[in-house]
Amino acid sequence: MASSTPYTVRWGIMATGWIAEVFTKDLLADPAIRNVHDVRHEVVAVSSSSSKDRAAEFIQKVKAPSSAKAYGSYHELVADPDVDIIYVATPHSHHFQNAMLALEAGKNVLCEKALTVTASQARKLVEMAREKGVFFMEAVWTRYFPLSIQVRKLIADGAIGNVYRTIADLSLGNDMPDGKVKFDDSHRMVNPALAGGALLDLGIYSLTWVFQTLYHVQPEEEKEAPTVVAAVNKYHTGADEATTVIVQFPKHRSQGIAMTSLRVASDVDGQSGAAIRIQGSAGEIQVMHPAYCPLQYKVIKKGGGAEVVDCPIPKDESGWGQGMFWEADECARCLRDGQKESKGLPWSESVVIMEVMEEALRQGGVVYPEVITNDVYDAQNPLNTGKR
Ligand SMILES: NC(=O)C1=CN([C@@H]2O[C@H](COP(=O)(O)OP(=O)(O)OC[C@H]3O[C@@H](n4cnc5c(N)ncnc54)[C@H](OP(=O)(O)O)[C@@H]3O)[C@@H](O)[C@H]2O)C=CC1
Ligand SMILES: O=C1OC[C@@H](O)[C@H](O)[C@H]1O
Repeated sequence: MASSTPYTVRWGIMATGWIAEVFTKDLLADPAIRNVHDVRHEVVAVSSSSSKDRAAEFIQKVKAPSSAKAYGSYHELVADPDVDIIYVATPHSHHFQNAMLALEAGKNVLCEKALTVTASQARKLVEMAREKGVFFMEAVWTRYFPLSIQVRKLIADGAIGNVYRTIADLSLGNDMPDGKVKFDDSHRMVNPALAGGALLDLGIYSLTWVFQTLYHVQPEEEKEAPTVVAAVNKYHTGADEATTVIVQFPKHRSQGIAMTSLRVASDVDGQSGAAIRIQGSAGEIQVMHPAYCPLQYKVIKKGGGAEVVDCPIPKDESGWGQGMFWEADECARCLRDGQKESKGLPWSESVVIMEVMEEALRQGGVVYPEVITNDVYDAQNPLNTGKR
């Protein structure tokens, strides 16, 4: 008989920026608001590479329990025996070194997207997770939205027949009249030193939809790595500002078109319709913008008939709730059940998506600095020590 006591996971938060705050507040939201009763989350430690004070301020700001420990280094966090799993919330440039630091210490890890800068780095993280026997997952929160799960099931159940093509766009319209985009050149969105660029930051969600619908749904033995053709416009910093990737899965005769741009918008007026079109032999599923946290989809049957389905994000009494809690629940269930990888985003799929992005950026001539592309782990690397 299932236990009525929820399984508790004790989280350690690595870094104190924007997404660390959003994710941690979601961790602290009552699971009952989303009708979850089998798992729960505690925030037991926060670390900042900037200072211990910054970590302490973060704990206060997110209203974590005052018992949560504040650390002024990532090293201290990974050494804390009270931490079950570490959420890595640094820029993508840092993910390889930071996730490796935690894995090497024997910690379970949820690492923000994009998982790494190169495919080789991703493979090495997977190898380390396997060697250490710990749980490891890329934090593509979209995959754990009830909407995504429903869409994957509709496809698997044949609701739109054979899926032959998916077109997905995530573009946030950051163009400025002076020819730049709205981010400073030093911002992680466009700064090559932080692995900036549209593809690794936003295009990964367009690819997520392509992969969820054309790859993930295939039986294991039929999954195939796609061929890749990319068009890339570079920003003056050297990062990509607009990238379109065409992937082809030859055995399945299916094609995916993943688009992203820092200049134009997927949904310029809030009424632009579908950002994602999943096209099958018997109909089409359309998913509305934004691709990272869509709230509505539409199933259109060939020959007539359409159903619109709303999937709102539950909020607590203060109005908080961003939908990141679902990926946290997935981590908790995997830990409880002894699973080292999530079925929603297996290691092999994160790696193949990294391979696609790496190839697209190679074709576009985007080159990131060696310090963030090398795949040699070093606990004392400045990306781990914060000595910038
Ligand atoms: N899932 C989602 O919806 C989202 C995911 N993300 C992903 O999360 C990651 C972080 O993004 P975001 O929170 O917006 O970034 P921020 O710049 O807001 O925060 C990053 C944090 O990383 C730490 N850090 C360590 N070294 C550096 C460095 N050299 N430069 C900047 N920060 C550094 C800092 O924390 P400290 O000083 O405390 O160590 C900093 O606050 C990215 O990989 C991004 O793709 C971002 C937004 C949304
Ligand atoms: O992951 C993300 O999703 C939301 C976007 O606003 C953000 O830039 C990106 O990092």
